[in-house]
Amino acid sequence: MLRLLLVCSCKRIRQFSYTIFSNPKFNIFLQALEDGLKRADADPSVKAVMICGENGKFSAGADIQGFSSPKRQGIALGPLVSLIERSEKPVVAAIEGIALGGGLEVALGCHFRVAHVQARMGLPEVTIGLLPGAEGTQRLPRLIGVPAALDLITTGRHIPATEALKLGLVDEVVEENTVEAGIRLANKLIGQPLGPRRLSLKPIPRLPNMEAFLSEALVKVKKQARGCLAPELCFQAVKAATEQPFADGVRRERELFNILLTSGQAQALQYAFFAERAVQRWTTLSGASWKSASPQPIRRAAVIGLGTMGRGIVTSLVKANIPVVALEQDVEYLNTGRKAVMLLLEREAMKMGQDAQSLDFHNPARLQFTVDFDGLRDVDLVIEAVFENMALKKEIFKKLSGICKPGAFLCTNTSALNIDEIASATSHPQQVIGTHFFSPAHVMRLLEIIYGRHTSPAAIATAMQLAKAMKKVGVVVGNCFGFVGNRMMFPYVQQAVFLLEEGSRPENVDQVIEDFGFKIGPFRMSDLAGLDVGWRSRKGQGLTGASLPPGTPARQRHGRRYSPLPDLLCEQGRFGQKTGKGWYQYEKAGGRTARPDPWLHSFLSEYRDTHQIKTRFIDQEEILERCLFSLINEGFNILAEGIASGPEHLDVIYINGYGWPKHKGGPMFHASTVGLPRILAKLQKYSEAHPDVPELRPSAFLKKLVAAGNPPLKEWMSCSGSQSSKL
Ligand SMILES: CCC/C=C/C(=O)SCCNC(=O)CCNC(=O)[C@H](O)C(C)(C)COP(=O)([O-])OP(=O)([O-])OC[C@H]1O[C@@H](n2cnc3c(N)ncnc32)[C@H](O)[C@@H]1OP(=O)([O-])[O-]
Repeated sequence: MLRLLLVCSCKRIRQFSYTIFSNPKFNIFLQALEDGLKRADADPSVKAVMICGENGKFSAGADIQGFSSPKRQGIALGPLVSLIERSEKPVVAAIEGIALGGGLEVALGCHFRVAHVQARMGLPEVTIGLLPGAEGTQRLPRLIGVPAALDLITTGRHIPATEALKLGLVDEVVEENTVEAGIRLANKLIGQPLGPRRLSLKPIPRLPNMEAFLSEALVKVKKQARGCLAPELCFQAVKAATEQPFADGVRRERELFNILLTSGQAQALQYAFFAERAVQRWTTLSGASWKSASPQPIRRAAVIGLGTMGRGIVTSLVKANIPVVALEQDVEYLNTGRKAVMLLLEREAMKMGQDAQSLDFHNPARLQFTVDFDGLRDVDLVIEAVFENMALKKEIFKKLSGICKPGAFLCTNTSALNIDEIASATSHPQQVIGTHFFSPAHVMRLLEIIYGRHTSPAAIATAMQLAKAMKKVGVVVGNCFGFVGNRMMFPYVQQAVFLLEEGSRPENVDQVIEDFGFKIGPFRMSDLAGLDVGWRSRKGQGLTGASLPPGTPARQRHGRRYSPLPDLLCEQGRFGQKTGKGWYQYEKAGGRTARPDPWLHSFLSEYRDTHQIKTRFIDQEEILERCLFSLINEGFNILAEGIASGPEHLDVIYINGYGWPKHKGGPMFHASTVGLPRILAKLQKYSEAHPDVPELRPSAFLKKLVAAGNPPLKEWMSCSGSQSSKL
């Protein structure tokens, strides 16, 4: 909510309320702001104007929902910002809380900016697929210089007031009442010349070698954008500011803004913005929901197991200011784990700079290491993060059930195991919940939260609150093998391997997937994670290894197609990066640079010959469709079963945990843009060609949606007979 205060001889004389935040009044409030400014200019008793927010918040910018509305029309913000700047009377912005996007652009039109010390500012339009289209790309570089402006505009990061002051984005930072400080400042400015304060008239601060700087910056922006248009177009708009007069730069900004607005990527990113918020409103199949469940406070937590996952989880808890007890099975493991955790925390502290003091991780009251389960008696929550081994997990949960207080929540970090079976080892199954962290756990934002048959709503609400405290995005899902993320991943990886059997190479498949926008293709990913992980799981399932019944056909299991290729690589000791060889070769064991491996190419040829597989050229379209559509198909099965309560859950999981390009909105959003009839037709075609691959058989729910006329994504769940979407 923006307010305009008209300052007359040291007094606040009139007050109007405006907003550029609340939907659907964007244009109405802008009109009021424009009228107010014109009146202020015309009224000789008004000596200065101050723009501030209401309820301690300046503005979060334009209503994002409005950008995808076909009826978007009315007053443009840019000319209004110019009107503010042209005012003959000093206009001061008093920034409290947040000034983001269009909100900050309004402040840039003002002649002076004063901010509260706790305020945060930024131009986050790039994160929703746009650029600061209210002349912000032209004013900001004139104010703070090209490098700093490019950084803020192409990353969209929010900065604290203290940093804004250093950059020259604000003129003053105050700890007291910002509005009062703004009025004081406005009074001081009455009668002073305003020309030097009009940013549109200022020249761009020159750099010794602007051209070289810009070409280097462009390379960096492109590399980070990985196919997302907005950062590059943000760059182009700022570049225009360095080359053209203000008015021409504004015209260029508008052109680029319109390209982004209609690019499709902006819709995907804006969908992702709301999807992330929608998943906070969780529901379960039995009808429990965020509305009625209360999270319990976590005053102290414990982590069991200090392997890679446990170390990251301890680090996340410490960063969330939750005192932690970390437990290992013996002193040797404990010492190794302690060293690794301390190293992680020290690195985090370095990144945090001055704020690192708050971590206080050398204090035993904040972080304690033990091998004694008795140390877990008074914790409010335990996260078990030992190996993926059901017997071991059950043994630990049985122990916890006897030691922990009855109200303690017992979480298991698993990527696939049955939560109900783990819960059956305790006398409090309602306290047991799955928390699937992603590696590295202190970096990855996703937390899959899995409820079992007996999990209480309070346990779900507490896990969601914990995710928020750790600055993660929690997504509540039901209990099934692989939950949501890995269950959808399975057919995708399976198709990738089948494509190798039929004629592709790992580097061809990875390239197609990476060109689509994934951070990393399936084979590079598998080399990174370690091929032995899946091998162990397949051996456990009796799909390979000693327990495989004699006479089992090499390329078939339970009547379905199976590829033994990954097993054969593991038998050769090729576990991926850790052994220096996997689907690729690396410079050494532990090396990171994947190079295509001629050994693997001839191994694949021999394999095809042995199994008399006719090799063919597989084009990019087929690679992409078979990998992605099989993953999407599983998503429809998951929705039909009610394992997730809406497509946005699947999308948030894929964007935050599996490297799905955010500018493509997630797999289910992508399906909606491709069109469900096309996805169905393609799956039918591939399924006919591969009848022994059930994962390619179109989901009944997908067929139902196509028969219902391909409804928009937000209406899908009303066709499922299951729960409804939150969007
Ligand atoms: C010509 C160009 C002119 C200008 C362009 C722009 O300004 S582009 C815009 C540039 N601005 C941005 O990109 C800022 C985007 N916003 C943010 O970064 C954060 O929301 C926050 C930092 C403002 C508050 O974080 P927080 O963790 O305290 O709270 P929270 O995140 O949970 O949000 C609470 C509720 O508010 C909702 N909502 C929030 N903002 C908007 C919005 N602009 N619109 C609509 N809705 C918005 C949000 O959906 C949620 O609704 P729900 O689920 O309760 O129904």
